[in-house]
Amino acid sequence: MANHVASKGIFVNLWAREEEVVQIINSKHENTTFLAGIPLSEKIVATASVAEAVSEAELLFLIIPTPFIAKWLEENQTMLPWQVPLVCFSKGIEQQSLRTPYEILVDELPGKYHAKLAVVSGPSFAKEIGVGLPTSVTCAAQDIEVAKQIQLALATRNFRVYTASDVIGAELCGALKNVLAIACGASDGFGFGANARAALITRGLAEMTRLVVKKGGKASTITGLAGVGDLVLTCSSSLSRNYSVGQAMAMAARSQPQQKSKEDSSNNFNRDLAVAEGVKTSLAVHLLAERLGVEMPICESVYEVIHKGIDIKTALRKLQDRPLRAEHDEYQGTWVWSAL
Ligand SMILES: NC(=O)c1ccc[n+]([C@@H]2O[C@H](COP(=O)([O-])OP(=O)(O)OC[C@H]3O[C@@H](n4cnc5c(N)ncnc54)[C@H](O)[C@@H]3O)[C@@H](O)[C@H]2O)c1
Ligand SMILES: O=P(O)(O)OC[C@H](O)CO
Repeated sequence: MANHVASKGIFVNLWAREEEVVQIINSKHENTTFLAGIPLSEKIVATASVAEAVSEAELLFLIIPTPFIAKWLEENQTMLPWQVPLVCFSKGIEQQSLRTPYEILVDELPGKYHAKLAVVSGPSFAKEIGVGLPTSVTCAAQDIEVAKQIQLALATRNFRVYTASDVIGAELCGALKNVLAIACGASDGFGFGANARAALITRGLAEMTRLVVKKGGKASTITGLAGVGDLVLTCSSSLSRNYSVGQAMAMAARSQPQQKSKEDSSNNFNRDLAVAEGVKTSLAVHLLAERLGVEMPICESVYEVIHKGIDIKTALRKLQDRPLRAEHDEYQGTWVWSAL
């Protein structure tokens, strides 16, 4: 995102946690640790000081993994200006509290910050944005004027930004697609085929809809970029860490010979496992769905495999063995996804 914003001629102060990342970005204009191979604009200046990074900022982006947001805010919030929009790009649900990133921001930041909070979600691999490939995202904010301000600031011919007011829907979609991508990767890793993957995506959308609506989000968000857009992307590309984790787990379970060397594969797997948000989010979704009484069998299967040690093939087969029923139920005069 820093590279994208810099491509508009805007100077970007980039805070990075690791001193070596700061140094290599400033000296080689490349983030060799987290985004190797992508040249970064000279308009990006990295710093390890949050105070330095945010001084004179007209727009703040918070893009760190969800499990670290609360702690980061606790340590750094006094340095953040409250008069400028703060846009969060993180996708996940906090494990203990079951809060989305926006809910964490609202809880942890004083009230004066709240009016300017926004989230960006949608199909957006960093590796593709970093090299300027066409991308479209949704920016959701409670105050639509804030969303429009961010839309104007970020939009280019290659980066379309749509506005939305359904923050909770956009965020839940971004979190759930990571869990569903693990299921799709696993299905593909087993060689279950394109039919199975399409079914998982479609019934995954049904699960997303039920949870979003129960949490007060809009069903229409599901048909947008944050919903179907990001779900299709993440469930069908090995550029996704979440999809790759599912795929690698299934391949390991099948003991299929890996295409790359064993060492390469397991290095990649451990790296993806550590950063794939769906791994931790699957536990949060299990707890949230239980608390809200929402049935989410695919997400539940991912939870059972990762956190309960259930055999991956058994979990996928269990989904196939569920009772047969109608695809949609009639609910208050409209057709909605059925519960199973
Ligand atoms: N990578 C993508 O393509 C992409 C696209 C859209 C949204 N996102 C979301 O953005 C967020 C960040 O993803 P990412 O791919 O940049 O990171 P990542 O998942 O690759 O994790 C590495 C990043 O986490 C940071 N980090 C590690 N420990 C930390 C700590 N204790 N406190 C603060 N930061 C810490 C590291 O400095 C590094 O920047 C995630 O929520 C992800 O879902 C990522
Ligand atoms: O690599 P993933 O699975 O974390 O997905 C990255 C982005 O969220 C895709 O929109």
